[in-house]
Formats: sequence, structure tokens, C-alpha cells
Amino acid sequence: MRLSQISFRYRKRDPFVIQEADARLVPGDVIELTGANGAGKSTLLRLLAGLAEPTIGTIADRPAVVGFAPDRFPSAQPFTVTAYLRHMARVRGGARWEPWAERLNMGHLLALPLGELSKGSAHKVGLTQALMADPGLLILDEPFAGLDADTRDTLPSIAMEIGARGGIVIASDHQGGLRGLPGLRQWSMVDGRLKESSEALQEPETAPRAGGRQEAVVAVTLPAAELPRFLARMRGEGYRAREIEETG
Ligand SMILES: Nc1ncnc2c1ncn2[C@@H]1O[C@H](COP(=O)(O)OP(=O)(O)OP(=O)(O)O)[C@@H](O)[C@H]1O
Repeated sequence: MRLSQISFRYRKRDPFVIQEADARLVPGDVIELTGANGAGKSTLLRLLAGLAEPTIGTIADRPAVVGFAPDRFPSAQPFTVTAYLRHMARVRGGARWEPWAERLNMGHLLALPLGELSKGSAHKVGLTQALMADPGLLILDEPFAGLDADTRDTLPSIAMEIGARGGIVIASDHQGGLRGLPGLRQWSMVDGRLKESSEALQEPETAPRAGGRQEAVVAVTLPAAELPRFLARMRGEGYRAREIEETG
């Protein structure tokens, strides 16, 4: 999936909220998006999800199935959690929501009306709805906000699993909930500009450069078609691995 020089503003004459963002996302990427309040994170996520179109520039090769868990789950709907998830499963062509509800510790919530849920519980409904369709692109807006401790611990492994089977995961996060995941890409929005930290590709400053060094960075060239499987395998073995350049 590729973002080519995308800029976005909500209305003509408004200032641009996103300015000339360029990025390439490949299967297996797990990305953390940070930035100050109002920096444009939610806007960028909505553009990635296809819920808004860039004012300028293009987004190409978006995976066919997108799961999106918004910052504020719209809980003012007259359904119980079960009725809502069943409905969404039908819309998603018979997707299975029950295993996700179990994994996200939602048993005690299923009979409750959506309107009675706390922010964290409503967020779990949003997560289940986003996960059930086995998305090729999973977009999570502040997924850790208000979550209970067990679910906070579960979410990074879910993100890794989706990456390992060739999906792309991007989550805006103030809380560092995905930090420490091998190969995590770190994006930040600063004054409407998208920046990527290249931390994952640098040797730590503390690592001696020769002799008994602790880490090494290697480049591997391989057929493009094998990239998702290769990245997933490396990450599965605990290495930080990501694509660094497009060749040919
Ligand atoms: N529907 C809208 N119409 C007009 N302006 C908007 C709209 N939604 C957001 N904005 C403006 O766009 C800018 C970026 O907002 P956005 O919600 O994308 O930021 P954010 O980084 O997600 O912030 P937060 O961390 O507070 O959620 C802000 O100045 C905001 O006021």
C-alpha cells in the first residue's frame, strides 16, 4: 500500500491538517503512530481506512479487507453487544466474532446495551468488529485508552499475529502499548507532517562497533513475492525486520 504525497484539509480555505505524506506499507508491518493532540493522527487513520479521500495525492493498493476501530465507538445505538456483533458478522459475510469476544474478555458484556458500556468496554466492541473480518489492514485509533490490564496485554500479541499472517496493523497510541514489539515501525505526526523514526534500523549507541558488539544490521535481497513470508518468519523468531528499500 502506498501513500503518494497526500495532503488533506477538511474544508476549502482551511489549513492543511496533513501535508505531503509519503509512505509505503508492506504486508507484515506493525506501525505505531504518535503525535500531539490535534496533530492529525485520527485524520491520517481515516484516510488510510478509506473513510476520507486525500485532498491532494493518492493512496494505492489498499488491502481489500479493512478493519477500523475508531477512537470513539458509536455506542448510542439501540442494540445489545451480542445483537450488534451478530449484525456486523452478517454484514461481514458470516464472520466469526465469538473467538475475538472471548479473547478480549467480553463475556460479561455481551447482554448489555451498547449505551451502558464504559469507554474501555465500548472500545472492545469496536475492536471485535474490526478484527472479525480477518482484515488485511487493521487500523486502531487509541486502542489502549480505557482498556483493562488483561486486554492491554493481549492486544500486542494480536497485532503481531495479524502481521505474521501478512496483514498490516497501524495504531495511534499515546501510551506506548506496542513498544518493544520486534520490528515495530514508529510513525509520528508533527505539524501535519508524517515522519518515521529509523530507530529499528540503527545500531544502539551503546553497542560497541567491533569485537563483542551486541547487535548487527544486515541487508537481505530476495524476490518481492517472498517478502511477507520472510518478514513474518524473522519476526516470529524475535528479530526486528522490515523492508528498507524498493529495488527494480
Ligand atoms: N471533522 C472535522 N472538521 C474540521 N476540522 C477537524 C475535523 N476533525 C478534526 N479536525 C481538525 O483537524 C486537526 C487534526 O485532528 P485529528 O483529530 O486528526 O488529530 P489527532 O492527532 O487525532 O488528535 P487527538 O490526539 O486529540 O485525537 C485538528 O486541528 C482538528 O481540530
